[in-house]
Amino acid sequence: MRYLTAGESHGKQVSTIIEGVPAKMELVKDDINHSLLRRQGGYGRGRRMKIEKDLVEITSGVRHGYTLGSPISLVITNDDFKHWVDVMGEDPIDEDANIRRKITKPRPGHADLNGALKYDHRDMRNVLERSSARETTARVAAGAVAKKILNELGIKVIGYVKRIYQVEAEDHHHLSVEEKIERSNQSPVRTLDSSKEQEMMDAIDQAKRDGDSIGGIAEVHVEGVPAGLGSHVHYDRKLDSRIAGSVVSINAFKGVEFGVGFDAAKRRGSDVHDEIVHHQDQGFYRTSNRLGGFEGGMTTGMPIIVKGVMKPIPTLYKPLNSVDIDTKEPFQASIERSDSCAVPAASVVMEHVVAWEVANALLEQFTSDTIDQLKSEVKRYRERIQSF
Ligand SMILES: Cc1cc2nc3c(=O)[nH]c(=O)nc-3n(C[C@H](O)[C@H](O)[C@H](O)COP(=O)(O)O)c2cc1C
Ligand SMILES: C=C(O[C@@H]1CC(C(=O)O)=C[C@@H](OP(=O)(O)O)[C@H]1O)C(=O)O
Repeated sequence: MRYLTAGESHGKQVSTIIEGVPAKMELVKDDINHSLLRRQGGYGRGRRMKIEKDLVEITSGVRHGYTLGSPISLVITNDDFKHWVDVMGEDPIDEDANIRRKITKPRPGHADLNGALKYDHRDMRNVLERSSARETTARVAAGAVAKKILNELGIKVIGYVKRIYQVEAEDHHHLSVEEKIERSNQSPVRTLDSSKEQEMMDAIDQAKRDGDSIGGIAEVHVEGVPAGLGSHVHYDRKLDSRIAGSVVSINAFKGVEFGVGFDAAKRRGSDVHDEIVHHQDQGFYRTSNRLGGFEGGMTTGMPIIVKGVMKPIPTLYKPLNSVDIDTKEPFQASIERSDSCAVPAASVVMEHVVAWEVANALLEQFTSDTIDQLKSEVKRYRERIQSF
């Protein structure tokens, strides 16, 4: 399976084309809209999210509620485009008309300056429109299709907030994915730890009052994955590395951990590795999951537990020092709007990019022209693993 995304933040629409989805799988708009709605919500977001109503149009690859096996195109309209028609239109305009609205003041922490240098853009709108996390709507839409495939195979995925700024949620690894889904959906900050919810919201409010921004940590839990997904035989087939890459590809994500993660540096081997046991009914399994479900780039059969760290949002009401690319003069920018914290929304994005990688690994490993073929192959594989 593969997908591309296209679209600018204030352009007409954001879209994706997904290729390689098995045929004959049920797929309706609501499967995707549910995910888009979850991404759009979350405490701490700015005014833009009040303008958008993220709803998908399926424009190819699905007929009468079933996938055809052909490329699936998904389109999400940017409702904000109507306010930006002059700025974002496709027709050529003369340089003089554009001069007043050119963006020449790069924000530290965003893609503005590096993109301008690389592509020789003297109007940094040409960079920021695409570097905006608006693009994550398309990735969530693609991930929702991946989640549908996983669901057919009894594999469940949920993303939630582990930390916002200084407020860390307790570990809730004892909860099943279903319980995690319910808790995170009920929480405005998408945390599982309701005792920390208010503190998290207070931290966001305080950052906003100070004209500042804060980041945090999102965590994703995948349950029901058979052992042996991914491969140790080649670096680019290691599933943990693919997941790590896709998490860091989310805007503002700077690091990834599996299981105890960086804490492993402070522990002895006996306190990190998960001992192997065998039961006649279950086959091989582990009594702990400190490695977060991976050994040798392959799943162990234990839940995948992966964390991603998101830096604070770069656009600040309290501006940082920067330099105008035309005048070369220092300035302190003032801004119109921005999110103060987008970790709750980003936890939904992370859930969907992880789901994509897991579904993709399954489709690589098993014949999957039709969903039934995939289901029966995975079933046979699970039986072999269990009786190994
Ligand atoms: C859901 C989400 C919402 C975001 N909202 C904003 C925002 O309102 N303002 C902003 O400057 N950055 C925002 N960002 C972060 C920027 O998109 C990101 O920092 C930028 O693309 C530069 O990429 P990098 O931080 O990965 O280096 C958001 C990120 C995510 C995931
Ligand atoms: C539009 C979304 O997020 C945007 C991501 C973003 C950025 O710079 O990344 C900047 C903001 O956009 P604007 O400048 O229009 O207010 C966010 O609202 C979205 O998540 O759908």
